[in-house]
Amino acid sequence: MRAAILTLSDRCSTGERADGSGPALRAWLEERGVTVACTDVIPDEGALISAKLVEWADSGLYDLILTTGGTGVSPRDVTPEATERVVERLLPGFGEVMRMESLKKTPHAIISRAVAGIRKNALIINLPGSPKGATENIGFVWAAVPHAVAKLQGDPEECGTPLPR
Ligand SMILES: Nc1nc2c(c(=O)[nH]1)N[C@H]1C(S)=C(S)[C@@H](COP(=O)(O)OP(=O)(O)OC[C@H]3O[C@@H](n4cnc5c(N)ncnc54)[C@H](O)[C@@H]3O)O[C@H]1N2
Ligand SMILES: O=P(O)(O)OP(=O)(O)O
Repeated sequence: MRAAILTLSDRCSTGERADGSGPALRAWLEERGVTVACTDVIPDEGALISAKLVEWADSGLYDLILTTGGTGVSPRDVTPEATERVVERLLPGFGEVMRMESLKKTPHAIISRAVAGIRKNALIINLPGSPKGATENIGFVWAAVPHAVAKLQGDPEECGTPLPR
């Protein structure tokens, strides 16, 4: 699996704050054997975010695109809207599970509006901005990611487990 990581943060994009979340996600993925082929840090600007997601998804180079940051309710948090504009199909289960599991960690989890979806052959998943929030959330949905990536790339295998006789 080849992944790309997009950090959305005004402060990190200007260098005012070091990006902790992109590198934390890279380490998390690499520990699981995923190649992180590309990373970028851009400000919380909807048009820039959508354009980058389109560029990466349409390149065919990445199976998985993770975003971190901008999922909450601050005035400049626009990652979910920018993602919804460019995905062809939404995967609501990812956001549902991330919020449900994250609530066990912090009541603030309900604030994240993260979405996930598919564009071309890429699975795009929004994650919260903090390194802790980002890595916790990818952990909550990871069990489904390799199967989702295989299916969206046309894996013809039947995935129903036969019932025991
Ligand atoms: N499982 C968890 N889920 C959530 C957590 C959590 O800790 N565990 N945090 C919750 C909180 S709090 C919020 S608010 C929401 C939404 O988060 P956002 O996506 O809007 O995050 P931001 O406002 O962009 O960032 C929050 C905070 O994190 C620090 N930060 C942000 N970006 C970076 C970065 N690239 N490197 C280092 N630190 C970063 C900074 O202090 C920001 O103020 O999510 C909940 N879900
Ligand atoms: O990283 P920013 O500057 O976009 O702000 P924050 O993550 O604190 O919302």
